[in-house]
Amino acid sequence: MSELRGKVQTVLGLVDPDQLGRTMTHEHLTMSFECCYVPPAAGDEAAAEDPFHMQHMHWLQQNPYSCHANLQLKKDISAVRDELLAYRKAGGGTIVENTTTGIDRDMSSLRQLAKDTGVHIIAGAGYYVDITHTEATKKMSVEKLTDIIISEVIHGADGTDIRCGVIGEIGTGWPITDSEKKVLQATAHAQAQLGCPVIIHPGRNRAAPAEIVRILQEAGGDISKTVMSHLDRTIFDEGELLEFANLGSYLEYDLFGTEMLNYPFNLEVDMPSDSQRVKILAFLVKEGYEDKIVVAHDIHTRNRLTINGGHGYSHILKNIVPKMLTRGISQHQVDKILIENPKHWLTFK
Ligand SMILES: CC(=O)NCCS(=O)(=O)O
Repeated sequence: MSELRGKVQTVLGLVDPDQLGRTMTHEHLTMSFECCYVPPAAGDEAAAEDPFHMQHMHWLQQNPYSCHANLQLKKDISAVRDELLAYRKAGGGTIVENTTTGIDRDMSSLRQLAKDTGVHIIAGAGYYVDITHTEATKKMSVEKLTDIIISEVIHGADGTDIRCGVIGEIGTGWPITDSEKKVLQATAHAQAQLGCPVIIHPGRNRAAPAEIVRILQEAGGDISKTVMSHLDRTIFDEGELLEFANLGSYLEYDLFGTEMLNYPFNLEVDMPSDSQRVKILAFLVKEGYEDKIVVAHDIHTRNRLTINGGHGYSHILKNIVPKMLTRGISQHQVDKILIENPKHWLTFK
């Protein structure tokens, strides 16, 4: 698409890639995560009913998905606006907003937030995981899904004229369902036509990222312009990580700020701490992947906003970057991770 080539598409229109600055490649500003509610353990009902109090803060941090109110990030839009102003003050320039169909994407609010704060916001096209696909979506052909995704980028999404600048996060579980596979194939077809960036939410299994790359590649996708999200909770073995890295996608560590003992979506997973995440990044840099790393917080619940006692969208800039610099990652490499890599990924080919 010649009009898009060499540009980045934000909710306010096309911008030059050099304007983006420091970029979080995987956040949410307004969404609902009700699809992934996990009932609280017996005895925890009181905390779940009345979560935003000091005495329940630790419970909420450990059980963010067991409280209906906490899953409604869209209720805190005014706090998110304040957080974006703070993000700019902390040196942030751009946020990729990964909310897709199925988890309450709100294009008009994204445009308003961008206008109010000056932060570049890039919206996501496509579909979240199978449990959020409607019966109508499940019945669609790959061609129909491709047309819809392309239209969200070229004309605008959800009945607005506000255009998406990335496809994703495209949701997949494990095993990948038929409907998710069709969406992945449509994503690849749309990417082949548009030359656009793609971002994927893999299932919680170490085999998932490579299987997704295989499906995208077979359907003509461009893996060098694709981000694999959530590697923090997906691949743990260093050898397996290097094997995956070798396939050529961007490697995203995007759960910075999330530290929990029991990860309810897969109890076999030990969610890493932020220190462990920094250690993995240093390992990938040492192995030569500094041009492939991107980072974010993936804020998708209310407890992670500063107004509710959380770390907010500036945590990486304020706390993680200084730690990276003490763990063998140079300022030049930090700039690649925060500025150069997102810029190259987000620029239409
Ligand atoms: C919104 C979203 O998909 N978040 C991912 C949470 S997970 O626990 O890493 O799967």
